[in-house]
Amino acid sequence: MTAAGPLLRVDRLRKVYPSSTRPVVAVDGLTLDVAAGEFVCVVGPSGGGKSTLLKMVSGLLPPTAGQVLLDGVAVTGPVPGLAVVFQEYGRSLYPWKTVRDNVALPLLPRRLSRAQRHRRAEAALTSVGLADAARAYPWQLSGGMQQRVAIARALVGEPRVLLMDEPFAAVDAQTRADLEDLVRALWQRLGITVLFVTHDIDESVYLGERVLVLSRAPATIRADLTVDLPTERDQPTTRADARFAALRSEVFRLVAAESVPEPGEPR
Ligand SMILES: Nc1ncnc2c1ncn2[C@@H]1O[C@H](COP(=O)(O)OP(=O)(O)OP(=O)(O)O)[C@@H](O)[C@H]1O
Repeated sequence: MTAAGPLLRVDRLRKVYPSSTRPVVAVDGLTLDVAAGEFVCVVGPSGGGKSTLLKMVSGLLPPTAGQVLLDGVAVTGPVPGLAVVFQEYGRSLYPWKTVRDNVALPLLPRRLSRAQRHRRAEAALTSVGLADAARAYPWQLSGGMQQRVAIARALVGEPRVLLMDEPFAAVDAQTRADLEDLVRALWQRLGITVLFVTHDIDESVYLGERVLVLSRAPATIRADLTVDLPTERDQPTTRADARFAALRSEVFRLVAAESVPEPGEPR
């Protein structure tokens, strides 16, 4: 991180989707800072602009106005410092490539030998608990394991920031709990910065050190809460903590307030 500013700065970001009828303003003047090493969750009402925000932060979607700065440098397209994990893990992995080759893909543009790429991919797979699956094909793995592969692929290039867009929305409850604990463990072990979008309020409080609540569309920051729970968390203990319950109620109230349309407004 530069001494002058945060690792990630989102500066008055705005996105307008053109439309033949009425343009959709999905994000409007959204500003936020994320310091190096933070774990920040973003929650908000459905259709509120969470995915749009994350796509712009990743450099995949050009904003209509405003900018994203990584370590003070404008992000104008995908960069190695920002890695993304999406919900659709099935579609994001190539079925004809082995797990190891899928994970090694982001390394292809780098000046590395095949053996070096394989070594790094295997190390990334080990970090997500999949050392034994390197030679398998994605379709041979369960949904949860495929999402671990997607996480390994995001980590293989040693990004500064890991961006996650509802990454566990499509897996069963137990797998989801395991993946949540994996991401917390990776965050602690690697000292990486995480920006995690979810529609699940409990998940945002369980995972985050900070929870940002978005307004209804067009998205702006409605609230910025510090999650003052112990760093060491585990599913049964943390979720039974009175402070966890208080925080989830607070986030729930904030999101619910944003989900109710104004009188006369279409639902
Ligand atoms: N490619 C697009 N073209 C036009 N409108 C879009 C496009 N993508 C998103 N939108 C609109 O922008 C608004 C915000 O959508 P977005 O997917 O970012 O919200 P979200 O909070 O991620 O939603 P959800 O919780 O349902 O995943 C919505 O009104 C949506 O219909």
